[in-house]
Amino acid sequence: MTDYKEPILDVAQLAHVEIFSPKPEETVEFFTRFLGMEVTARSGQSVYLRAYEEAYHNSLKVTEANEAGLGHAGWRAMSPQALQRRVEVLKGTGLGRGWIDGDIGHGEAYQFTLPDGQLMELFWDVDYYQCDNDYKSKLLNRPSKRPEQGVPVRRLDHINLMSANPQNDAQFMIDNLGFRLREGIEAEGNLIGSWLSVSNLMHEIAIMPEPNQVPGKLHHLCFWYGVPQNLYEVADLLKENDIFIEVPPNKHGISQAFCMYVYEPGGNRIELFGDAGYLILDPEWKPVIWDMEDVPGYGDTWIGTAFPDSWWNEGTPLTVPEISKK
Ligand SMILES: O=C/C=C/C=C(\O)C(=O)O
Ligand SMILES: [Fe+2]
Repeated sequence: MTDYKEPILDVAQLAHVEIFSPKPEETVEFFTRFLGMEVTARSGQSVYLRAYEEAYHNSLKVTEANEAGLGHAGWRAMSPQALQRRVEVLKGTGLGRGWIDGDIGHGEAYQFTLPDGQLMELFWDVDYYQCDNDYKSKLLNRPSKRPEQGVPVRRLDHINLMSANPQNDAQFMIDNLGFRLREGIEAEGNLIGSWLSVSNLMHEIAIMPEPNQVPGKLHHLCFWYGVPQNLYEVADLLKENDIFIEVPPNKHGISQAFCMYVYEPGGNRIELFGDAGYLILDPEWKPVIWDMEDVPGYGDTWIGTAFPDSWWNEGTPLTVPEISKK
């Protein structure tokens, strides 16, 4: 079968995400005090953080800004050669922004935007986290000890974007970066929701419709526990500390992940995964497509409370229609 269209395996993982916050210190405190993340650097208006099982210097960058939203998403290529191959393709899309020297935690990166405007970058060179011996974990397969505060998340899992043209953005990720569609939501023949991955995870990125066709928004950023019980513990801690819980611990239909959604003090929606649902092992995985009318009560929440309108309608930066809904 020489005409079999082989997958593009040049993108390895979602390595970091930058979020904007109008209350950066409160946002940082949310991630350190409640989610047990560690500040690994501060520079200018930005703070860099990692979760305790992450190998790289940081996975989250919090940057002060007038309003909440996505700064950028950083993807690590599979190899230096893979990086070069993808950059040549990205240059041809007309959405390439060019090379930057890098940032704290990683080397040179090629920046580009999705058709909807969200800023992304692709890189190879990373700095691995280093800590002194008394902070090294006795569990040799993780870089640092389990933190003693909050309910510590173990790693970054995925981002979910809101787009004025979700089908267009999904196609961009598929055609140029080799993402595979794992599940989707269709309405009137349009792919309005997509869950896409380059790994065995069911998604590293999801793209959903922005109800007012406002481009460039973030829906949520997700961190992973791998232990469903941890969601009940962190929900208890967050409730105690007046953090708004939009969706309490709940099992998704799409992804089958055990999840919950909260808003960090800067206004961005944060999802927490008790488990990441099912893995994709079939190299010929056929996308599971839901019709939008079948989603409420099945695709969004399989077991748990109904998703509020805010979940379907609001992302960051907030735009006028959402503020009127508050
Ligand atoms: O119908 C919506 C399902 C959403 C699933 C996720 O955002 C996820 O798996 O993180
Ligand atoms: Fe999600």
